[in-house]
This record gives sequence, C-alpha cells and structure tokens, in this order.
Amino acid sequence: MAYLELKNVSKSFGSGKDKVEVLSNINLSIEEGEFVAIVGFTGSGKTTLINLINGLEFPDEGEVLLQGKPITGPGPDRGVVFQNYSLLPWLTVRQNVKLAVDEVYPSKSKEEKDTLIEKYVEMVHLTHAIDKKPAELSGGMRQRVSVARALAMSPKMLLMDEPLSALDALTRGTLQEEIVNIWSEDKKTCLLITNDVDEGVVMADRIIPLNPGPQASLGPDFKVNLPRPRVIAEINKLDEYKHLRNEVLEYLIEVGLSRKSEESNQYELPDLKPVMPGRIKWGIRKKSEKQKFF
Ligand SMILES: Nc1ncnc2c1ncn2[C@@H]1O[C@H](COP(=O)(O)OP(=O)(O)OP(=O)(O)O)[C@@H](O)[C@H]1O
Repeated sequence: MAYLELKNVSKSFGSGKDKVEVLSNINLSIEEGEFVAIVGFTGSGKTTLINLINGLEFPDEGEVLLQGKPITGPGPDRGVVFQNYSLLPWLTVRQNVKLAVDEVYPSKSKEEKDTLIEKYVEMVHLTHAIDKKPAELSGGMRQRVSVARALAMSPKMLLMDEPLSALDALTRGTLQEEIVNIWSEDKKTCLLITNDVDEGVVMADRIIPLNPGPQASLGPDFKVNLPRPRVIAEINKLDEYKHLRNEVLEYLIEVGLSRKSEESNQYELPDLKPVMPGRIKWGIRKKSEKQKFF
C-alpha cells in the first residue's frame, strides 16, 4: 500500500461565476521513504495540493489517503515547512521549536523536551543561535528553524511548500543538501513543492509536473535515477542528467505553450537555469566545511 495516495482529487474555491476550479482529477501515489518533487507553474495550485495533504483543505471530489485512511485534518505524522518560515517573532529559536515539541509530546519531561529541541536545532546547524529571535537571523537561518520545527515533531512525512524559493543560491544549495541528508538518515517520506526544476532533479527520486491551472492536473512521472549522494559537479556531466533535465523542461514548455494558446492567461514557467558545474557535494561534506557557508 502506498504511504500517501490521492485518488481522482478535484478542488475548487468559490461558487457561481466566482468559482475557481483549481485542481482537477489529481492521482498521486507516494511510497514510504520516497522523495517526490512536484514542479509547478506559478498559481497552478501547488499550495492547494499541499493543504489537501496537510488536512487544511478537503477535496470536492476524490480521496486523500494516508496509509489507506482518509485525512481528516493536520496531524503530527505530517510536518510542514512553508515558504515564509512562519516563526513567532517574539520567541527565540529554542522557543519556536519547543512549540512543536509541546504539541506532539505534552507528557515528556522538560529535560526530554530540551534534548529533542537541541537535537533538531543541531541537525540544522543552529546551536550557536538557539537563543536568538527570528529578527536576529538571516533568511536561510530562519528557514532552518522552520525545518527544525517540522522535524522536532518526528513526522513520518515532510511536506515542503517551496521552502527555499526566497533564499539566495548558495544558502539554497546548502539547505537542499541538509534536507536530503536528513531525509536519507531519518528515512522520511518527502514531498517537495518547487518551481525549480534543478532542485527537483538534485533532491528527488521522482519529479511530477503540475500542469497550469485552472483545473490543473499532474503530468507524467519523471524518474530520477541519478546516483546518490549527488555531487552537482559530477552529475552535470552525466548524459542521463542532461537528458532528464531536458525532458522535464521540454514537457513544461510544451504544456505551458499549449495552455497559453488556449487562453489569454500568462503562465510563468518554473525556474529554468543553465546547467553549470556546482561545488556542492550532497551528503559528503564535513561539518567544519559546512560552517563556512553561514
Ligand atoms: N482559499 C481560497 N479561496 C479562493 N481561491 C483560492 C483559495 N486558495 C487558493 N485559491 C486560488 O487557487 C489558485 C491556486 O492557488 P495556490 O496558492 O494553490 O497556487 P500556487 O501554485 O501555490 O501559487 P504560487 O505559485 O503563487 O505560490 C489561485 O488562483 C488562487 O487564487
């Protein structure tokens, strides 16, 4: 049985002439431990899709099943990392992460909770900033807190809604690496929503395009069979990488153009960057080297 399954899911908002049919006939199946990236056009319904899985929204038609059971609301089995960090500004890093720990482990002692908080703050390399408030942190550091808070709930599944899109390229690369490391060590099931094709190729086992809305549907699966750990400078040279990247890009361009010719809407393509040799080695750089980046 798949860990997460969406069966013929459709979702719209509003009614009458104001009705927006956002998602149409979505079928998605994610196995336990799998890392799936959904690459979508701006406004195509990516957040709506995450909200359906998180249990913040419910489908008009179809079913959203977690381990075979319908999702009835948010739960500790799904940790969410949002694009905008969503940290409480008056609380420190420790206190922000503690909120999640308190919610999921109300009966643990203070010492046990502290150990958990410190473990996850350390995992995202923020021990030195544990008593700082969000205003004293950079964007990348805030996003790390957001990742630590999601992880501290020990969710079986990590849902990430464009978590890195506001970050500069270097911070983004470092955090991509950290998330992949955590995924591979903790054996979580991950769903990443991104508008960056390269991010999907570097991080995921499978890329699925979300076609432009309204009535957005999922495109075909693109399997990422590149070896892990993925070293950008090395995978850039592989024909398989170039081929896969081109296939996804061609698909997105084609589907974007055909939608554009059908309607007057402008569709903004997901991020397409030229292939460049990078310097980041996924999962094999030493901690001391990582510290240089923040
Ligand atoms: N609660 C809501 N009520 C009405 N319309 C909504 C609601 N939530 C989303 N929509 C509409 O659904 C469409 C898809 O929105 P959604 O935020 O899911 O897209 P997205 O792909 O995440 O967007 P972006 O790329 O800008 O982050 C948009 O047209 C939006 O206006």
